[in-house]
Amino acid sequence: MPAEPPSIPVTDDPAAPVPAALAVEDLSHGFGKRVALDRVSFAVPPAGFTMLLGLNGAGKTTLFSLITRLYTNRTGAIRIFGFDLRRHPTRALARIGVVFQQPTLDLDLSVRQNMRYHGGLHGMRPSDCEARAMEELERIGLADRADEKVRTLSGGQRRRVEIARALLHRPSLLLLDEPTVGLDVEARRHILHHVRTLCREQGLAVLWATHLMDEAEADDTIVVLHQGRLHAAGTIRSLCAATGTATLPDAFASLTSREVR
Ligand SMILES: Nc1ncnc2c1ncn2[C@@H]1O[C@H](COP(=O)(O)OP(=O)(O)OP(=O)(O)O)[C@@H](O)[C@H]1O
Repeated sequence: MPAEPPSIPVTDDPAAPVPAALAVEDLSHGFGKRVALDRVSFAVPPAGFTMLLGLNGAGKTTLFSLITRLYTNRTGAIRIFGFDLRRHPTRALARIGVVFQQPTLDLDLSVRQNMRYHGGLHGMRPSDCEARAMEELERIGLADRADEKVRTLSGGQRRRVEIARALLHRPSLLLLDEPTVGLDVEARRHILHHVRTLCREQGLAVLWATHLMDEAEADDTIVVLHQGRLHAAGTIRSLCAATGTATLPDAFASLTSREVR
């Protein structure tokens, strides 16, 4: 029998003047008899970097599908900056930008066309969309590729376009599902650095799902999801203190009763 993980409080602060960017409360989801999420609760602070840490099959993508309304939650609640996703879906969804695990760009359209299409879905005027697209492409170092077909870009560049596109409508919460998987070290570093800079300089709230623990930093809120259950949430320091360990991989191993790899 694996040991019960130590009880660590979730990070939603009811006294906070600004609602959490994302509050997930008692959320469950299954596929037939398979339970993918089991009564999960946690909160993402209104600004800053939150890492959703979990191995394959933890339930990260299922959670993202519920937050983005690809699936409808039948139990529990999801609130985005205080807006209940079931009661106020339009207002809630307008505040989030999403980079899904699987690439969703049209390879045969140019970068600019992909951005324009996405802006249209958000109801943006073409002139606003154009200006915002160039602003975000500039920021992420791809303005000079705006008129090239996505097919001609590297994997890392395509990911950067997806991040620029997710920010077009100025969301306050950015969700990224395993955004660096399959990329080389340099591309990973570039994307992580860019998103962390956005957090710091634009006050963006980020939920970054990954199994790569070396992407975590000291001030991050780490949410540990394992086999559909929330095992802990807090900074690396608090997770280490609660488990009597010295590193995040050791804390994760202790919390999930797994060997460190
Ligand atoms: N459409 C589906 N039908 C049936 N089972 C599913 C479906 N999607 C996910 N699952 C199951 O739900 C559980 C959680 O999967 P999920 O994809 O959410 O995990 P994950 O943390 O995103 O993993 P990965 O990092 O491998 O993508 C797994 O057991 C998975 O097999």
